[in-house]
Amino acid sequence: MTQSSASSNYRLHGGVRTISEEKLMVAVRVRPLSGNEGPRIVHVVSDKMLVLEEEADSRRDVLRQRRINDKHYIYDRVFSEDCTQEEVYDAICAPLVGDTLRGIAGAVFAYGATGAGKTHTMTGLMSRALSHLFTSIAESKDPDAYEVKLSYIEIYNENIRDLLNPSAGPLELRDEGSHGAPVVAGLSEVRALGAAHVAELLTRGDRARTAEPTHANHHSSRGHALLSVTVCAKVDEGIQRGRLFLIDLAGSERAGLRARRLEGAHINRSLLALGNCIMALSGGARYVNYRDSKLTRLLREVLGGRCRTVMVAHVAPGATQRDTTRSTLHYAQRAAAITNRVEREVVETPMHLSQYRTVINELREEIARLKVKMKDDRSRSKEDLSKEEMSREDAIENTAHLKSLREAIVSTFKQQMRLRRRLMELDSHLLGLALDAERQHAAISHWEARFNRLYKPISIGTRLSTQQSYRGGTGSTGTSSGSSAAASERAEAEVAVEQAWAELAAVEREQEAARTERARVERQLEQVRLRGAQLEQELPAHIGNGPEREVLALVCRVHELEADKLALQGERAARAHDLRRRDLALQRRDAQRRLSDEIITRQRRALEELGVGIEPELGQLYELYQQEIHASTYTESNDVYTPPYLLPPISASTISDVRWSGSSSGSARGSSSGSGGTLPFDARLPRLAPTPRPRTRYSKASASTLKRYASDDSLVMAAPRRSDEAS
Ligand SMILES: Nc1ncnc2c1ncn2[C@@H]1O[C@H](COP(=O)(O)OP(=O)(O)OP(=O)(O)O)[C@@H](O)[C@H]1O
Repeated sequence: MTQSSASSNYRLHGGVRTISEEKLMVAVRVRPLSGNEGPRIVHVVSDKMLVLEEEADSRRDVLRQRRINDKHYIYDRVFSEDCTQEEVYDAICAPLVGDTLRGIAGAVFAYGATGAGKTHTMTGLMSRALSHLFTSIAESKDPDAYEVKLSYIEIYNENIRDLLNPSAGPLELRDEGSHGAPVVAGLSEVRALGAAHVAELLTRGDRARTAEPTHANHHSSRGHALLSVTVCAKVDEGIQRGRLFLIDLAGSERAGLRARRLEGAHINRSLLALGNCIMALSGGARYVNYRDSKLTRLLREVLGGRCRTVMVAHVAPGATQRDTTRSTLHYAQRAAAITNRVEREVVETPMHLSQYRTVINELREEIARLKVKMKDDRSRSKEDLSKEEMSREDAIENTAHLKSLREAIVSTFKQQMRLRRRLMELDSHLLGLALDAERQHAAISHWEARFNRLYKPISIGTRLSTQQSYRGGTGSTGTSSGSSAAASERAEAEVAVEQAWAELAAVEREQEAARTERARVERQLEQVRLRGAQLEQELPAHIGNGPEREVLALVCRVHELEADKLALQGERAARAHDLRRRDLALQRRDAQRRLSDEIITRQRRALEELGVGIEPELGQLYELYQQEIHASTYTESNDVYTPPYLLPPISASTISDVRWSGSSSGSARGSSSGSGGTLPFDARLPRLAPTPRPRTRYSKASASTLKRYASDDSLVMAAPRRSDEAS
C-alpha cells in the first residue's frame, strides 16, 4: 500500500459527463427486537412497506383508533430483521461497486438513532464492497489498469480524524478547487493491494473509531465515519475516477451522561444540519446550507450532488423507541425526494508545471513556423501565379498532395500531443511517488520519535536488507514497564513501521518502472517530432491559395487553442501543487510541535519527581506555551471544546515551593501573573535533555526536498536518495 495524497477531495470535478438525474434510493432496515425496548410497534409488511403502530388517542375503541393512527410508510426497499447482510449488500451496494468501476460515484449512508443497527449494516457493506471490487478488477480485461485507494475518517466533536493514521492530529477541512470542493488537508490515502490488505486496513480504522457505551448500545460509535474508496483506471480520454463513499453516521441520542454531553451535542448538531439539508433539498430549495457542520460540508456530493446515493435508515422495532423511529422514518421519506445528477468522471491527468511550459513553448514555436511559411508562401505564390499559369493537371495533383500532407501533419500533431500527455502523466505520477516516499519517511520518523528508538528491519525481500545497516539501531528496545496500553501501542508501531518500509520498497519499484517508461515515451516523441518537422519542410513548395490555406490557418488555430488550454491547466496545477506542499509543511510543523509537547511534558514530570522548583520566568513560559496551544486548537465551532494537547499542570507542591501560582489551577487559561515568583533559579533543575539525534535518513531527505521546494519552480520533488539514507 502507499499512503499518498496530502489532501483528499470530497467533491468530484474534472471532465465529467452527466449520465442521468436520479432520485436518492431510500431503504429502511429494521433490526431485531431487543429485550428491554417494549412490545413491537414496527411491522414489515413487504419489501417496500412497513407500518408504525401509533398510540391510540383514547381508551375507547382502542383497536379502531389504532388502525386509523397506524402509519404506513413506503420506501424503495424495506429490510426486515430476517434479512441477511448478504441480501442487504446485494440490493443496495453491489450495483454501486459496478458503477465505481465505470467512473461513477456512489454512496451509501446509514442513518438512525443510537443502537438502531447502523454500524452492523455498514461493517457488512464495507467488507463485502471491497472484496467485490477486487474480484471484479481481477476478472476484468486489464486488472493492471486499475488503482484502488482508501481513506477513512471520523468526525468526532467536529474534529476530523484520520482513522488510517490516528496518530496524526485533527485535520483541516478546506474549501478549495475550482468548485469550492471541500478538501481534507493532510488526509492519508492508502493504496489498497488486495482484499486481505483492505480487511486489515478496515480493522485498523475501526479500532481507531471512538466508541462508548450508551443507554441503547453498549458499543456506540460516537463519531461519524466516512470511508472513501477511489478507483482510478486508464481510459482513452484520460483517467477515469470512480468513487464509493460508505458512511456510518453516529446515532442521535437524548442527553445522557455529563461526560458525553459535549459529543452528544456535536452529534445532534451535525445530524440537525444534515436533517436541514435533507429538508431543503427535498423541498427543492434554491439555496441549501451545507456549511452548518463538517459532516454536511463533506456530504455535499452525496446529497444533491453527483453521486448515485442510497440512504439506509435504521429503526429499532420496540415501543420505547417510537419517537426516534417516527422521526427517522420521516426524514427517510423526505430524502426520497432528493434528486442527484449522476455523472461519470474522467479527469485529465494533472500535469507537471515545467512540462506545461515546455509543451506550450513548443506549440507556440510550431505555430510561429507555420505562420511564417504561410506568409512566405503567400507572397511567393502570388508571384508564381502572376508569372506562370499552373497547368490544370499540376493543380489537381498539388491539391491531392497537399491534402495528404495536411492529414499527415494533423496526425503527427495528434500523436505528439498524446505522447506529451503521457510524458506529463508519468511526471505527475513520479511526483506523487516522491510524495508517497516522503510520507512513509514521515511515518517512520513519527514512530521512532514516539518511542525514541530506531526500528528493526523487516524481511520483505532483498531490497530491504540494504536498509538493515541503517536500521540496526541504537535505541533501546524500550521494554515497557508492564502497561498493556503501551505494549499494544508498541505493537502497533512495529506493524506501522513494517508497512511503511514495505511501501517504500514498492514506491521505489514503481519509480523505476515509471522512469523506464518515461525514457521510452521520450524517444518515441522525438521520432514523431522529427517526422512532423520533415512534413513541415515540404509545405512551402506545395501550398496554394484558397481553401488549403484556410485549412492550414485552422490547424494553427487548433495549436493556439491547445496552447491556451495548457496554460490555464498549468496555472491550476501550480496552485494545487502549492497547496499540497503547504499541507506537507503543516504536517511537519504539527509533528514537531507534538514532539516539543512531549519533551516539555516529560521534563516537567521530571521536575516534579525531583521536587525541584522552577524559576518564575520558566513557569510563565510554560503558561504562555499552554495558552498558545489552546488558542491554536480552539475553533469557532467548538465553543465548549477541550483542546487535546494541554500539558499537565505542575503539581501544587512544586508550585508552592516556588511561590508561583501560574499554572497550579490546572486551567488552560490560568493567570500567568503569579503572586510570588521571587525564588531564584534552582540550581538543582535538571539540564534540558540533549536535542534528540535527528533521524539522518528522514531529516536529510526532507531537508533536501524542502530546499528543492524553495528553490526549484519546476516543482519536481526528488525522492530521498539512498546516499542520504545510508549516512
Ligand atoms: N440486523 C441486525 N441483526 C442482528 N443484530 C443487529 C442488527 N442490527 C443491529 N444489531 C445489533 O444491535 C446492536 C446495536 O447495533 P449498532 O452498533 O450497529 O447500532 P448503531 O446504530 O451503529 O448505534 P450507534 O449509533 O450508537 O453507534 C449491536 O449489538 C448489533 O450487533
